[in-house]
Amino acid sequence: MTEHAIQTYADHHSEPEPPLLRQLWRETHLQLLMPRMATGHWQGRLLSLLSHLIKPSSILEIGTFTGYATLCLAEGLAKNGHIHTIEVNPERESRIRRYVAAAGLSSNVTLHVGDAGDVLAELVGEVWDLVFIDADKINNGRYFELVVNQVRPGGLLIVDNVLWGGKALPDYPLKANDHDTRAVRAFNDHVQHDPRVVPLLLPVRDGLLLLRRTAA
Ligand SMILES: C[S@@+](CC[C@H](N)C(=O)[O-])C[C@H]1O[C@@H](n2cnc3c(N)ncnc32)[C@H](O)[C@@H]1O
Repeated sequence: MTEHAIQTYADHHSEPEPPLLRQLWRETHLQLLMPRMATGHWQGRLLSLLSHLIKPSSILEIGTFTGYATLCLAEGLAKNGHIHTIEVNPERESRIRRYVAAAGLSSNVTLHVGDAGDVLAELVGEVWDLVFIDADKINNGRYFELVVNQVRPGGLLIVDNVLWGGKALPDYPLKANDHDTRAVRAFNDHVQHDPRVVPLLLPVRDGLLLLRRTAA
């Protein structure tokens, strides 16, 4: 059985994709370059489930793209809960705001248009229940360091694309200038030994790393 067939079976035996997300997925594929960056049906349902379990009051997302994961994560928000999401590309702003409004979430979502490093410096007073790191992979370690001490004990950090198309595996032959893959590998290795988090790497889609925040 192929990986594709298994994923299709899993899609068909999971909660159906909500209509607004299906519309966003279709629009993303029709109108944007690299539509595969969007989270998509199955992983979106996983993010929704995790959010429902945590019932977060405060969520941080680094890397919004079209807002697909933003809407999925928002499904589990506590009453009056809030998401801060950061996107560096201003061309994405109007679409994100349109879909956040269509989901009835305008008062629950703050979209920051800017570089994540700059925006995170403005959010140092926040305490996060749930963090989703999904921007420029070369900065996974930097973003982790910037936010990990603001995640409450028992909170969850999720990092996407940690398998990086299989290139994260040590046997994969790397080109000399492949700095992204080196950064992904270094980050994945680092968190194995960081006492502030307990890691679980889910080998689904492009790899989703769950990091439970300890009290350390
Ligand atoms: C993989 S996509 C995010 C997908 C989205 N989280 C989802 O699951 O649907 C990565 C996004 O991060 C944005 N990005 C890249 N570098 C960034 C930076 N330094 N600061 C903020 N956003 C950045 C990109 O423009 C892109 O839209």
